[in-house]
Amino acid sequence: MFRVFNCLSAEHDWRLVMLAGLVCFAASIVAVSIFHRAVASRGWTRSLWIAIAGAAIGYGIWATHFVAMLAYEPGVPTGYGLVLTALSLAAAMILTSGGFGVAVNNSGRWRAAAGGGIIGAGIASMHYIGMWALEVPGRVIWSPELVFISIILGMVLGYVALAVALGRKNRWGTFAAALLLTLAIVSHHFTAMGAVQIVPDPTLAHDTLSLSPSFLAVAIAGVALSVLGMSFVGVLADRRLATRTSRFEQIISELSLARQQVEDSQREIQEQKLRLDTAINNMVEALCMFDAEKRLVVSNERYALLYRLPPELLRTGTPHADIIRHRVMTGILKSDSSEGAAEKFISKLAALPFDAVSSRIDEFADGRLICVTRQPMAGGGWVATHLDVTEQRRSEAKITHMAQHDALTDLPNRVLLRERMEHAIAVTRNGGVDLAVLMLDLDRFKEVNDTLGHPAGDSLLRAVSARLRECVTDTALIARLGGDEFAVIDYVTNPAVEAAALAENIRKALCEPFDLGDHRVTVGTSIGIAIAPRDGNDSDVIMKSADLALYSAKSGGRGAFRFFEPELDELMHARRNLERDMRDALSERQFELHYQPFVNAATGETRGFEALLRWRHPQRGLVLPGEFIPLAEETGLIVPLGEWVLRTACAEAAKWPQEVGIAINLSPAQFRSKELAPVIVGALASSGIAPHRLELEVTETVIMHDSEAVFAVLAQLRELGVRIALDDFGTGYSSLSFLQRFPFDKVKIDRSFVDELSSTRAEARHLARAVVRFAVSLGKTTTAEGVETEEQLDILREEGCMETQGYYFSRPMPASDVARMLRRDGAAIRAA
Ligand SMILES: Nc1nc2c(ncn2[C@@H]2O[C@H](COP(=O)(O)O[C@H]3[C@@H](O)[C@H](n4cnc5c(=O)[nH]c(N)nc54)O[C@@H]3COP(=O)(O)O)[C@@H](O)[C@H]2O)c(=O)[nH]1
Repeated sequence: MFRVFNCLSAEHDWRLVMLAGLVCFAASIVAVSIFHRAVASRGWTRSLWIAIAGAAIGYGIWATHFVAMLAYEPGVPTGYGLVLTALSLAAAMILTSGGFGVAVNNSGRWRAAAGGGIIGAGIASMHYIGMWALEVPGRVIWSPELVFISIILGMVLGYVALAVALGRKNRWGTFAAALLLTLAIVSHHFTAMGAVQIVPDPTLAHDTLSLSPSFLAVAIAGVALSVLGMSFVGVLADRRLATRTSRFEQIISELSLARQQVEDSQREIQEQKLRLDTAINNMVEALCMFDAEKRLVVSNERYALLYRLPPELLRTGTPHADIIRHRVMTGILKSDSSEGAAEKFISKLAALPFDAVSSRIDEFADGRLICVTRQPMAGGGWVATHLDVTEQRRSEAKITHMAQHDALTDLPNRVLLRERMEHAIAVTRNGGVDLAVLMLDLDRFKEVNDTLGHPAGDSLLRAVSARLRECVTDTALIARLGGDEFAVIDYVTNPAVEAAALAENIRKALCEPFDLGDHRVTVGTSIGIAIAPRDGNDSDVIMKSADLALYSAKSGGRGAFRFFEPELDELMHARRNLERDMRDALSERQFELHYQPFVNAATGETRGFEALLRWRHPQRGLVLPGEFIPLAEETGLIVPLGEWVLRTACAEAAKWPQEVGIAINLSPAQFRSKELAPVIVGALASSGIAPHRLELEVTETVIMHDSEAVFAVLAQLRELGVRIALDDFGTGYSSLSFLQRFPFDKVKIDRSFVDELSSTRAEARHLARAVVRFAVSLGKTTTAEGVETEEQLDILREEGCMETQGYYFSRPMPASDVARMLRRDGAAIRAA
């Protein structure tokens, strides 16, 4: 560094050094400004600016070098070779252009370093080729270290200058970059000059073609400054032009942007319109929009199709009235298609409120139902949708019908009955008319269903519905409440007469046989009648009253009708209490069995005992079966109760002598239970009594319910050895046919005939005797029930009756009394 300093201070003229620096700075300012232009330009303009920037700085370096060389006073005369001097200028221009080009065209982070390196190389090339051109009478000695440092200085500072020029393109950036570039050139030059030592040698004189340094320096400086000045002016002009151009370009670009935006929004509007058209044309509803002047604004294809509108009526601005006229007069609507009708319709629509949503149903001539909904629009006018609701309405009507009617008979169901009844009861409140409510259920419907199957049951219910329809007037309503329950309601002015007549008509109609395909069945009906408002003035109360009357009719023997009476309510109450108590009675062991003996008519020997159920009620005392057995049968409690009777009676009989039998009554409900046979077998097995000691008493009623099934069970039990007795013989009309169909072991002549044997009426006496005689003639064991007198016993013996039973011998007694009696009579029994 000392060498460099020494060279500068001792071997250079400071004034010329300053001039060199000035030239260099001017060149740097011009070059950096042009470089910035190059950065802002594109294409060939950029290349041109790069070349000019390179030329400016190349020329600046070259001029600086030679002005600085003028300041150099090596102590010997100097000159420059023409060719090498020119070559140094070319090298400087080309390499610096290259450096600028690399920095501008590259986008990598190393572009400033690469560009700066090349510029440094350009500075060094110019300097050392220029020094090569130096002609002195002496030898030039170089210091390699300083040469190296000079090159590095040029490159590093060149890089920094370029980095600043790229990073800051404003005035201060230009200034700083130019200063750094100047520093790169100047520091390189003077360091490189420090590396030179000229040892005078007069033998090394040069020819006269060399350029004189003073001429060269002045010429260079002058030309350099003027060229650089012109370049600088050019740059400034260009910058201003560029500013204007860029503003113009900006305006153009804003305009084209605006144009683009307009085009985009037009395209968007087009697409929106297309989407809207697609949407409204694909709506399920027909749609139309009218303005405040009632002129068509928009409509969709479905609207045109629905009303078969020609294209001229679909134009925007078509009056609403014209479209309505077309709709009416083409006969699309189910109405008069005259002009007058059209005008009437137009006036009707005009009267619709325009400030609220309105909806109506238009009926088309082809039966379609169109729901038209009008929605007012802000600013007047309306949007209307027209929706085909035919299917929807049909489905709704169907659903409503199904909800209110019975599917099998298509008669109104309980829901509709209740609705109509409420209305009818409201009518009766005005006076002058009453409402008769008839509740009926079919007798023996269950038998038909069970024996012939459900399809037959369904046919029967349909046939019953048809007959009921024939029995009533137009004002009546028939409903099916479920199962075999029906109701009929009708207005009456004289309930006692009209309601009774209606009930009688129905009763008679339903007593007639029904033909169900291959089968002919006879059912019958029981009817309960209540009158509104007398027996209740709301539907629930009146139905309950009719129901109680029906219950009373059924308890009274079926096949009849009964009017509601207030006492029925109390009866029902008592019945409900009885039912509740009976459910507890079995678990609380309140039931007990009494036994009534049946004896050999000839010898008086006890052949066995009939088990008769008793209920020892905690409050009511001993209750007889006639009071609770029908209810137990109705509620199904007879099944567990009957099972208890079977087990208890068999267990009791097991304590008696082997010869003594046990007779047990069976109910129809027990036969409906599949458990009857297993229960009997179980009772026999657990008690250990022989099957032939057990006698099962069945009545006609038991068999009639389902004769085939009952006979099948009885046959099964008879095969086990159990004896089967036909109870209450003579009371039913079908006993004879049953006797033919099943080999009963015993026939029990009903008490009523025995009673008549001692009657004062000869006819009754004869009939009773005839029945007894007939029973005996069947060749089976005959037992006469209800023998109360010796006279009766004598007649029965006379007629050949084998067994007798009745108060004459003994009343039914508790098991403990049976044991005592058997002990007392044991000898007699054994002896017989
Ligand atoms: N399914 C079942 N039914 C049963 C059972 N226990 C009884 N019953 C049925 O109840 C009916 C009434 O029975 P009850 O009140 O016990 O009357 C019986 C006798 O007390 C009565 N009887 C007997 N002798 C006379 C008499 O000389 N005079 C007179 N007035 N009554 C008399 O008859 C009834 C027995 O009749 P029957 O059954 O026809 O032999 C009764 O009909 C039973 O069916 C049971 O456990 N299960």
